[in-house]
Amino acid sequence: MTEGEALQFYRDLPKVVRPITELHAHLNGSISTSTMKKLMAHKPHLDIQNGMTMIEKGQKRTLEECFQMFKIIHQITDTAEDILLVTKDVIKEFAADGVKYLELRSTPRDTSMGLTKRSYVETVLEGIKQCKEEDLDIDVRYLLSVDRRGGPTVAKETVKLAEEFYCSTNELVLGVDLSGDPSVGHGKDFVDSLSEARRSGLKLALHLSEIPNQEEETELLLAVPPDRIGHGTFLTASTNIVERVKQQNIPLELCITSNIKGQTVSAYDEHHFGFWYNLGHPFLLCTDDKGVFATDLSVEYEIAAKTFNLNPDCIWDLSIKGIDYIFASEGIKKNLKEKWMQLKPKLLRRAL
Ligand SMILES: CC(C)=CCNc1ncnc2c1ncn2[C@@H]1O[C@H](COP(=O)(O)O)[C@@H](O)[C@H]1O
Ligand SMILES: [Zn+2]
Repeated sequence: MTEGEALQFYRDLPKVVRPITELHAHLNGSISTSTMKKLMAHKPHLDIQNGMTMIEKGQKRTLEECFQMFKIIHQITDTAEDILLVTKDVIKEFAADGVKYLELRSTPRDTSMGLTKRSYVETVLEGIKQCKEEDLDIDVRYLLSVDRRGGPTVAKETVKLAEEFYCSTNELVLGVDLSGDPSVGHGKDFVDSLSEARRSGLKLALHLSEIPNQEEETELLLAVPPDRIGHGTFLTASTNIVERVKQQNIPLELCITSNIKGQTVSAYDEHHFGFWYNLGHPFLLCTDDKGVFATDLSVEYEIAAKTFNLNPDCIWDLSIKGIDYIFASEGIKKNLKEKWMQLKPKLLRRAL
């Protein structure tokens, strides 16, 4: 293959070997430019431009600047109509990218426009329900996010809501996510609430070691323990922690573009994807915030394929293994695997 042909091959790869599961997507970080335009049409007084809610190709920001963007986005999505629109659009966009199973996460919020944490959750669930009624070929679940900024009291409240909806929604609400600015607060404040969530049967997806020097916090949270780890960018700084993650066999959610644009990883080939891939440890590729970071899940697969020289079979394996790490039941996993296996000959033939 010439270099030009190889480039074309990788460029075509995600279109033929498509991702199937997206398990790390923050709702308000996943808003596309076109949805943002619809929202802004109703809020001209906010005077917010594109660059304030999205990081274009080739650009980077500090972590602090990124978290500032979420504050701006939250001003734009403060009514039930906004949250309904955003939920439906984000689901449709993931479906168009080939995703068949999506775990969306979002922080229940009280707003000055009348949303309460409870009605926020109900609105996200309504968006999921409406998409189902439209017969989109995608199964969507909801994880309630605990924002570190809210501290232990809000965390407790969020876990209570999650428990309630876990019981009443027939597995639409499946778990709890710990996220928010990693430099704010300490993980110890959330251990009680997260342990309580786990006792109730909720699954846990925790952002861990997203920034350096959080070994103490990471050890505490690994003891809860999480069912999946978000990012884990600096886990590799401690051999003890790596051993523990390996021993506990906890899958990692890796978000390459997010880490590059947020500058916690300096180059694609330095991404910790390489470390965990070589170990054969379970992980899957995710977008984190496809709106803010201007990416798609198929783009993330393409970046991984190019950077780490993965052939279509490797990409296929990565994609199908992701099904093992979903929070829904074994029956759902089995159905997804069957669906994916049926597509395999067709997709791989087109890739080669
Ligand atoms: C800044 C940066 C590089 C972000 C990538 N990594 C992240 N780390 C931790 N929390 C996050 C990240 N991306 C989004 N979030 C959380 O998701 C929220 C937005 O989605 P939502 O309102 O929960 O629907 C943010 O306010 C934040 O609490
Ligand atoms: Zn995240």
